[in-house]
Amino acid sequence: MATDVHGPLSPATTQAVHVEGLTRAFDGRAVIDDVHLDLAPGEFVALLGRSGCGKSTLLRVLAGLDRDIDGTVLVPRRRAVAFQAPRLMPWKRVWRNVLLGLPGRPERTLAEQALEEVGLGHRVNAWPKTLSGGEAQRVSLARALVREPDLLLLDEPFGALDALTRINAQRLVGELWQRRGCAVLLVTHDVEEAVLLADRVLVMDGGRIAHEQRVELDRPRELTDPRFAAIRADLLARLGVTPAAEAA
Ligand SMILES: Nc1ncnc2c1ncn2[C@@H]1O[C@H](COP(=O)(O)OP(=O)(O)OP(=O)(O)O)[C@@H](O)[C@H]1O
Repeated sequence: MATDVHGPLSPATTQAVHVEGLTRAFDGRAVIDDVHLDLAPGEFVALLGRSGCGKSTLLRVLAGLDRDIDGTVLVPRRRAVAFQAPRLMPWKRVWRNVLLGLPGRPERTLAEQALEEVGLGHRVNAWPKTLSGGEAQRVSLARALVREPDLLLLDEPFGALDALTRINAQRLVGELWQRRGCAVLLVTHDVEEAVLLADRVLVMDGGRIAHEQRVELDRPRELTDPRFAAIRADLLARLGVTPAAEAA
């Protein structure tokens, strides 16, 4: 499935993402430092780490937005990104925003279907300024889905949402992922979100993947499950968050 976006051609791979010896430096400082990473098709991986550890840089490289790298990066041609800010064009109606950047002259029905899928079938003709924060973020998701990605890259997509809207958006992403079966890489600061959604949680530190945790709990996952709490506590400890600091 994976095709080469940069670096030398490699043999065909069955992975959705294959990264080997990836290094990205800014001003002589390696922000991503010899990272190796594979995602299986349909796998949901969450990427945690302190601010500045290189998460967004890694995501941008996988998206093909940053190609100034050393190493090999293989990703599917069909990939889509959603960022923390929905990045909608205010002068285009919602459905046109969903189709933005697609090649050719895509049918409006494509946008309608994607908007339906994220629960916004009734806002197809709306202007972006009339959307709530949660709705705008769902439009951004629809814009990703309309590309029928094999790999969905999400950079803190719920970071700016209030708690309740965030829970709904998390649930939606979980459902979309199960329905679509695409691989997902989710960058997040939220340990609970990572454990709730992912098959595997990676902790980045200093540009490297410092820890990997498989989450083998049935879905939907319960925050009250002691196994959930144990994984969460372990990840928080690895991030250097003590219970007292968390409560503060
Ligand atoms: N274009 C750039 N030029 C110079 N330095 C950069 C550039 N982009 C990122 N960096 C630096 O690379 C490091 C990693 O940044 P990155 O945005 O990947 O971190 P992050 O883990 O996503 O952080 P956060 O959680 O705060 O979003 C930071 O020190 C940042 O200042």
